[in-house]
Amino acid sequence: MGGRTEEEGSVSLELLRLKMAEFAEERNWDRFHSPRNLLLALVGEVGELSEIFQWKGEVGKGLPEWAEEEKEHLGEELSDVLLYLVRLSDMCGVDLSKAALRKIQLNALKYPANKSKPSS
Ligand SMILES: Nc1ccn([C@H]2C[C@H](O)[C@@H](COP(=O)(O)OP(=O)(O)OP(=O)(O)O)O2)c(=O)n1
Repeated sequence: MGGRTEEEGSVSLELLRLKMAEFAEERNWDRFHSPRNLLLALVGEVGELSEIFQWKGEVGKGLPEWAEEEKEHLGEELSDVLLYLVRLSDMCGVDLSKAALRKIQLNALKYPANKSKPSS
């Protein structure tokens, strides 16, 4: 009870990509999932995510003060953003896993670890 399924423990961007493709195909929504439409949907969901934090002031890491329902809502909006991002990447022909790993490498080159330590 309340345990994680295998799928939850091994979720990948590729799995999410496949599930979004299946979701769209089953509803004949491929025609709506153009890059521009998906980008606008993504931005809309980022707005909904921002609303959750709006006017609250700074919140502690882990959100210790938040009710379970608020955290559940947060999880839903974070997921909407992720799912539209995955679908947008797919519809643009971008391999997001590969692109993200490459970007992390580029970030490390741009910001070398020994030069980024806060000075005392
Ligand atoms: N044309 C669509 C519409 C929805 N979705 C999927 C992706 C998102 O995960 C979620 C978004 O659904 P809603 O537009 O209903 O947005 P919310 O779930 O945020 O509902 P609401 O805006 O009422 O809070 O559904 C999709 O793939 N393609």
